[in-house]
Amino acid sequence: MDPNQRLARFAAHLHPQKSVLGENSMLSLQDCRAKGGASGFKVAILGAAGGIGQPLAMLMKINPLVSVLHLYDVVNTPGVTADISHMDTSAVVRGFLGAQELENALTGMDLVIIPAGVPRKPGMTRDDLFNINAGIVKTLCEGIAKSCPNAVVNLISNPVNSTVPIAAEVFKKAGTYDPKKLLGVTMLDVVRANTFVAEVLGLDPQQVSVPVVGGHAGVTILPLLSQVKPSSSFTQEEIEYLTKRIQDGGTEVVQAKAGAGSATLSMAYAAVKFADACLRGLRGDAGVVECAFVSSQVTELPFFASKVRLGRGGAEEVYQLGPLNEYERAGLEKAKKELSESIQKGVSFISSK
Ligand SMILES: NC(=O)c1ccc[n+]([C@@H]2O[C@H](COP(=O)([O-])OP(=O)(O)OC[C@H]3O[C@@H](n4cnc5c(N)ncnc54)[C@H](O)[C@@H]3O)[C@@H](O)[C@H]2O)c1
Ligand SMILES: O=C(O)C[C@H](O)C(=O)O
Repeated sequence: MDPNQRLARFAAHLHPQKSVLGENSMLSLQDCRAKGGASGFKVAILGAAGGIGQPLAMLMKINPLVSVLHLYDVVNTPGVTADISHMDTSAVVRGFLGAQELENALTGMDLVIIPAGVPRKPGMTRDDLFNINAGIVKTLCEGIAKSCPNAVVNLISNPVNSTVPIAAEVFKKAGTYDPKKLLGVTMLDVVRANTFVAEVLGLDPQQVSVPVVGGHAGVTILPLLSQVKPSSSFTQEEIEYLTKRIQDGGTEVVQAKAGAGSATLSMAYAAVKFADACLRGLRGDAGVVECAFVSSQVTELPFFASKVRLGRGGAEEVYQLGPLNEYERAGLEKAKKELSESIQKGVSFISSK
């Protein structure tokens, strides 16, 4: 292939929206020789310049399953993109700034991860974020419905118990809703549960697996300590300590950060762990199972977090909770009551529009 053809081919790959040989093409020599993007998945992060977004972008750039990484935010994406794009891993990184670039950021994506929105300050509940974040999630999901309706969506923005129902309603209105492809990210609860349980048991957290079901706020976060792997028994005092610490994990970080936001680094780690599981599922790997807040028939509620099997179609199977002890059954009742209200609040936000 002659150098001009090679230039044109790489330019079309790297900047599909731009005229390849047009004036002031953004094509650079670096771009021309980029080898990334040959195979793998296309992933967009919405809110990529934020506290979660930046470390999440960095970790996704390292993920060998990612060939193209789109970083979208309403501020600062040029800097974050320039910075991350210097990492010598194969994913090609492109930045998109502001609402006018949302469509380009989303077109062709296989997976969209959304950490856009405001975080808590001390004294706030996650529900206190609803008024700002509901509108942000609505706008971004309208963009997804338009530009990549088949993408799997990992929704991180709080309050997850309401933002996932909001996203579902947006997709229903647009006629693009596939319940298997909308997943609220509750992985940080599992990551915390594994850590805190491992501390109590004196084990390596990597060897511990704790299912956490329900939702992602206070009492709706329900760790199933009777199902911990490796099989373990706990005193009642340990159960109460662990349940409370897992439920209050987010608040522990919010208080420690003292006004500077909520969990970002552990969240980026958890988000990447979950996104990687989604991508392995999309690739067709067998037996990929993680907890997520999804459309569900496990309880009478329309959404619930439990273990799901991730496959080519997203959350292909939603698992039942398994046997619960009396303490967990009581926790489940409390969780359902709060969850029901949060879900309804999300649904009403869209239906009232
Ligand atoms: N699901 C979870 O387990 C979990 C864990 C931690 C934080 N969170 C939530 O994640 C969200 C983000 O937290 P953070 O610490 O990264 O906040 P942050 O303020 O540091 O970053 C948020 C980013 O979103 C961007 N943003 C705002 N409006 C946008 C829009 N319309 N389109 C695109 N981007 C937009 C901001 O510019 C900012 O860069 C919060 O709602 C927080 O509560 C969820
Ligand atoms: O606690 C928060 O507000 C952020 C997040 O939901 C968390 O669990 O850390």
